[in-house]
Amino acid sequence: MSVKIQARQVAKIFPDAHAAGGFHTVLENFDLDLRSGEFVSLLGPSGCGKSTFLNILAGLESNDGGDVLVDGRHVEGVNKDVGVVFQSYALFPWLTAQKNVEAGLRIRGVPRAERRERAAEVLRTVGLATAANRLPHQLSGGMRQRVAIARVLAYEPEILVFDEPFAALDAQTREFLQGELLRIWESGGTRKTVLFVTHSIDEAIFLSDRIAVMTRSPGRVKDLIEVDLPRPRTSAARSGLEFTRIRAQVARILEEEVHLGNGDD
Ligand SMILES: Nc1ncnc2c1ncn2[C@@H]1O[C@H](COP(=O)(O)OP(=O)(O)OP(=O)(O)O)[C@@H](O)[C@H]1O
Repeated sequence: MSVKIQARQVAKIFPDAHAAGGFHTVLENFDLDLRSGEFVSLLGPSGCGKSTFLNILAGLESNDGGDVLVDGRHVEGVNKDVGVVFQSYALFPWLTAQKNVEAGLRIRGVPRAERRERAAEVLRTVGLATAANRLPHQLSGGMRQRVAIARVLAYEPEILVFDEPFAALDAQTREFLQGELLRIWESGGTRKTVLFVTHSIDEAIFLSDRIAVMTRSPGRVKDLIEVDLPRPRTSAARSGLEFTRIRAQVARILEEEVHLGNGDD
C-alpha cells in the first residue's frame, strides 16, 4: 500500500495568556504516516492535540513547524480531498436530510440533478432513505450523525477524518454506528483513508487497522499499535482474546502518560 498522508515533525503553538512565555506548545515532533485505504485512530490524554492535528490535516489550522503531505503534496489551505465529520452534527436545522446532503454538494458546484441523485444514493448507503424528507429535529442523534456522514460521503473525498463523531451518543447507538461506519467503509470500491479521533479505547480497536497513541501535551505519537483482527468485523470481535489483549496494552500506555502528567514517577 502506498503512503497517503505523511506528518513529519509537526509542531503547533497557540497563544496562551496563562502559560509561561504567553504560548502553549500543543504539538511537537508529531510524526505519523497513513497508508492509502488504512483506518487509523488517534487516542491520547485530553488536550494532547488530537483535534489540532486533525484540523491541520484538513487545512483548517496551519502548522508552525514540520510538514503534512497528502499524496506527497503540502497541505495548504482547506483540503478538498479531506471530508470532516465532527461531534456536533453541524446540520442546517431548516433543511431536510436530503437537502442537507445536497447543500454540501452545492458548495462544491455539483449540478442540481446530480446533487439530488447523489444525495439520495448516499442516504440509502447510510440507511436513511426513508428519512430523507425529515428535518434534523425529527431525527434521533444517531440518525443526525448518519446524515452528517452522508453529507461528507456524497462528495467522495479520498480521506475521511472524524473528530469524536459518536461521543455524544448513548452506548448502544454508538456501537451500532461503529458497525455501520465499518460496513460503509468496507463496502464499495476503493477504501478511503480514515483518521478517527476518539477517547474510547474499544472504539479505536473495533474500527482500526492501527492505533496511534499520543503523549500528553505537547503531543506526539508515542506508540503505534497494530490491530490484527479479521475484517469484516462483527461485534463478536469485541469479546475476543486479541481485543482484550490490545485493550490492556493501550490502557497501560495511556495510564503511563496520565501519571507522568500528574508528576508521578
Ligand atoms: N484556537 C486555539 N487557541 C488557543 N488554544 C487552543 C486552540 N485550539 C486548541 N487549543 C488548545 O490546544 C490544546 C489541545 O487541544 P485539542 O482540542 O487539539 O486537544 P484534544 O487532544 O483533541 O483534546 P480532547 O481530547 O480534550 O478533545 C488544548 O490545551 C486547547 O485548549
